[in-house]
Amino acid sequence: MSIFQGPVFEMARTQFTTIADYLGIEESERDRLLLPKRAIAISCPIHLDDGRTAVFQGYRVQHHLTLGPTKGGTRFAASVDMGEVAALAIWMSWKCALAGLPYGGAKGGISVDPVSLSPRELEALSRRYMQELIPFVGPHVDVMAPDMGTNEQVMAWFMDTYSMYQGRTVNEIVTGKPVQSGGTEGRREATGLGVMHLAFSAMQELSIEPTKATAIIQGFGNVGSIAGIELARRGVRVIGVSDHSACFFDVKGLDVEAMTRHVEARGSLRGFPAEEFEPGDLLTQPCDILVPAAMERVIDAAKATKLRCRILAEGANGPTTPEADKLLEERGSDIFVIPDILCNSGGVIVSYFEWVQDLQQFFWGYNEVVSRLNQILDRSFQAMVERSRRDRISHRTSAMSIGVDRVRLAKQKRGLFP
Ligand SMILES: NC(=O)C1=CN([C@@H]2O[C@H](COP(=O)(O)OP(=O)(O)OC[C@H]3O[C@@H](n4cnc5c(N)ncnc54)[C@H](OP(=O)(O)O)[C@@H]3O)[C@@H](O)[C@H]2O)C=CC1
Ligand SMILES: O=C(O)CCC(=O)C(=O)O
Repeated sequence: MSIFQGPVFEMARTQFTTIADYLGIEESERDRLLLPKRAIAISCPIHLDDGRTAVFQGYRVQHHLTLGPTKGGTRFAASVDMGEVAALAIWMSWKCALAGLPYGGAKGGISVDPVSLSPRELEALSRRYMQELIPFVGPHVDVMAPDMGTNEQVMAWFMDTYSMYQGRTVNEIVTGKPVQSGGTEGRREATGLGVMHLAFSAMQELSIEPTKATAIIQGFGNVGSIAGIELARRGVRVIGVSDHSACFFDVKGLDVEAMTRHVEARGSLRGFPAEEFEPGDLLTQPCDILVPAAMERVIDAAKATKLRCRILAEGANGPTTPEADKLLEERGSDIFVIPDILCNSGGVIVSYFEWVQDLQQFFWGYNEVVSRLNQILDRSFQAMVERSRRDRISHRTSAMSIGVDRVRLAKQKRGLFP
């Protein structure tokens, strides 16, 4: 029985089969491209504040090592298991290859609700996770970054734990660190900035005037809140926002800056002074730009038929199921999909810049980071749109096939398929 199981892994497998069929990849090559190279499971014991010992399950999956080190975030969430992390690592591979980064994909995480831990417990767990993984990571082996439930502080603890073990500061072991600890300008904002930039590219394609456009955002963490702020700063009216605790919808527009301050002070949107809305109906309200920025599989077949957006900007990884994808394709070109591996790639692109800066100990300014980020996003966007038009395929098939093709060619050139 495979160790990679569950609905998220099956999603990654189904998507890969679609791409492999389109690219005409032989059956004998498929497992080699799809199945992760390494999958590590660890137990992380920590002392809780009440004196008990608790053990948390952790994972790290490194998908392929063909192009360089593996790269990808670390997720702290109750849902985390080997199958979820493996799917996310596979998507990281196609994402990095689409952006032209010299990485394979990786992802890791701990099965824990981080909100249930005290700050001391969270630090202890973060440090223990990195400590257990020291034999399997390294600046030229596997480089972690933030994902759901982790942030700059957790990355600083990872870096410090690894550095103490090495007896010197090793900034380049993780990205997404605070700027004060070897992080880069712009990484905290990068994913949301990229979502905004690509939504603007899509609006240009569809001749939508941004100052007349509306947006709905599901998830108000790192990706969702910054995408919302950056869209609003450029004149887009953000009319819907939700997190786990609350959901708001107002056609006149919501004050996302005030919402961000509320979340910084209170930890979530709960208690924000606005009228609450039914969360189950948020994604299907009419809008120009819909940004799922929370979790996987929120747009299923039932939701897909009811979406009333013009642009689906996938900030989250894997928000749309393959069944929903089919239905979106059947709807023709009425929804412009910016697939996750392109839409949220701003994060890993600026992580790559951070890694390069750390290796060289030569740091760039914010404007340089954003301008280089936009160049890569524009190049990937154009490549996706052109292939999609040329071969009459969906944007997801186009973007993923560019990524899969690059990994496959690199493997072939190295002689892995004699
Ligand atoms: N951080 C990054 O750089 C990148 C992140 N991503 C992807 O973006 C997504 C979000 O990540 P990130 O912003 O970092 O994570 P965060 O942990 O910062 O934020 C997650 C947000 O999603 C909300 N959320 C969780 N469950 C639900 C739900 N059922 N309905 C509505 N909101 C919900 C959380 O609410 P609450 O706080 O109330 O639980 C929180 O607001 C993930 O899919 C991640 O893999 C992709 C690329 C890079
Ligand atoms: O910044 C990175 O290295 C990875 C970010 C990430 O986990 C993702 O793109 O899903």
